Amino acid sequence: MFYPGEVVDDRYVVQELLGEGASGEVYRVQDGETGPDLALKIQPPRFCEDTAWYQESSDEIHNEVSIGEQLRTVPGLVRALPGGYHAGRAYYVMRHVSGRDLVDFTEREGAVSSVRTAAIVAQLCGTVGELHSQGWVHRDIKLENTLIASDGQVWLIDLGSAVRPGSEIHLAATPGYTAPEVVQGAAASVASDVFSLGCLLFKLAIMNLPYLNKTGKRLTPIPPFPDDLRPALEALDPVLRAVGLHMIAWDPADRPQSTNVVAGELKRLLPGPATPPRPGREPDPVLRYWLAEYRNDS
Ligand SMILES: Nc1ncnc2c1ncn2[C@@H]1O[C@H](COP(=O)(O)OP(=O)(O)OP(=O)(O)O)[C@@H](O)[C@H]1O
Repeated sequence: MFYPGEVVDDRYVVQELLGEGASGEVYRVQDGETGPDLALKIQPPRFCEDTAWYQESSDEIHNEVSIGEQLRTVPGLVRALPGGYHAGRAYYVMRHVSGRDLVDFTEREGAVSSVRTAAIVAQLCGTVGELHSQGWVHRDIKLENTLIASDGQVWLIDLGSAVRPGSEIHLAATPGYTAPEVVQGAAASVASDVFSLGCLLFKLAIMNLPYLNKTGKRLTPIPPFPDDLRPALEALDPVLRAVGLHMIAWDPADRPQSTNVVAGELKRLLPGPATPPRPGREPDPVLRYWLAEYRNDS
């Protein structure tokens, strides 16, 4: 672990640890003495790992840079930029999102209102939809991989699991967010990303995943949400509830065919250009950001 003030690869001055995950440590760094803040992701230090595992983890870092290079034009996507090695550990740098991830967001604020949830998921739909139209699936959409900047923009991170739809790679996947067909061995697809996004929607709005991590290896469908979560589900705005349930349909053929369809439904819940501002009430940053974008779109 690096301490503030340490310099990575003779260039990046460490400011703070932002997070740690399975594939590495993420720091806020400054590029040189006066450069901008960036986030730097570096593979874990080597202890007794075998050489093959360590090489794989380094390859993952390089793979993310290569995918990031191909996805330069996707709005709302934090992509890896070329880095290098520090003491034998591979690293890359990326835009630093000044804000918080959705885990932190929900831990501090609790369940998110239906309108705010719709604004967050609608922004994600734009990013994920563009990723899909450029021929990729993300495969690891979850609260931990979503950041909200202080200006209300929502950013998707971590392209480490991204693949071309239909690729025969069946690993990765976070329990509870992974579509049942993928757990059972099918290739990831647009529909499996839509499923994960639906799980994220419910995790935001009722603080629980619909199938509570129980999709693994089940061949027959199970109903979402145990009885004790029904009241929370019923309390949601009906539009949000209906879209969410559509997204997490067990059979991929029953889900919305694209994130555009999802965004179109969610817009019904969101303020539009004609919505009068509520006197004396400053909209929260996510809604404000949404409104600014929506106005630009129309
Ligand atoms: N660009 C960034 N700006 C600000 N914070 C970031 C950024 N990238 C990552 N973080 C923070 O670091 C945490 C870990 O990042 P990331 O998900 O990339 O690690 P990981 O090792 O791939 O995790 P896992 O593989 O376990 O999902 C994130 O949840 C987030 O809080």
